[in-house]
Amino acid sequence: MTSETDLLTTRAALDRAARAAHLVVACDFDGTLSPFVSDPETSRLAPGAREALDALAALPATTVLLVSGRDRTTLSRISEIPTESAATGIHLVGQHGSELESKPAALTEVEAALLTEITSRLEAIALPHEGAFVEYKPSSAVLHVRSLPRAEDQERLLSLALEGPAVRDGVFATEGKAVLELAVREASKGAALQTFRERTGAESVVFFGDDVTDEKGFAVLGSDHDGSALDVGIKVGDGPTVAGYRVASIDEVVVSLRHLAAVRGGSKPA
Ligand SMILES: O=P(O)(O)OC[C@H]1O[C@H](O[C@H]2O[C@H](CO)[C@@H](O)[C@H](O)[C@H]2O)[C@H](O)[C@@H](O)[C@@H]1O
Repeated sequence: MTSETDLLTTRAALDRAARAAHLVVACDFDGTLSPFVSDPETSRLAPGAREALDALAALPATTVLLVSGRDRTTLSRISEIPTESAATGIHLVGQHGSELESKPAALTEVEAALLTEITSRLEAIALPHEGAFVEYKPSSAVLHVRSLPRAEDQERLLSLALEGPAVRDGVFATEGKAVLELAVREASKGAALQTFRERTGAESVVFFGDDVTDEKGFAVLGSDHDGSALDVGIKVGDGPTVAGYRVASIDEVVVSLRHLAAVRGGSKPA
């Protein structure tokens, strides 16, 4: 649990960021704007999240993005936000930062063969266990174990993958929440945030995230890390982080986004 002091400190940082000449507001999707569910296809934005994102995107000199581990097509389908940012002002960045507006280069033959190999090794791990399955993405495969009833079985399957296909040369492993993702291309949410910072000339980047993959995003924030003194990294929930600030839940993310929109828009925050 985060304390009331955490929330007040976070709000004060957001109030400072709200004064930036140009502001980038970036949010992770799963676990930050969307509650966890067993079937990743059924994930949706939390109540009020879309309205808060829209309110920010409607403000001048404010760039809004979702930076997700999902591929862009899937992210668009489940978030119900079009891939074309012109319609909404909300940019979708997929595959942990490697998929911006343009499609990434096609996989090389070597990468494609490696992806086929690690995918079938993950399938072999998942197959005997009801509830375990593999999610397929353009440059990665994800072993899901959330639906296994026993925590020790979840751990065992993840360990098998970590000690097996994950250590193959050319494979980039990312441990997530009840998942292990194996990719054939390295990605960084931090690089994506820096791209939008440079593209917009933003004086401040605000980034909300809950998972291990979001740490690369938090790492580029703040004046000590090639960012700006007005940057705000906000970790959602418990767990170690390099983010400077914390909120307790997805609901608090939505409240914080609404607060930021109200302050930046010049109206009194609710
Ligand atoms: O970067 P994110 O937007 O947070 O995406 C990270 C991974 O999220 C998804 O998995 C997580 O959410 C699922 C649906 O709630 C849940 O079943 C799973 O246990 C979570 O780890 C997604 O399926 C992955 O592809 C993303 O990389």
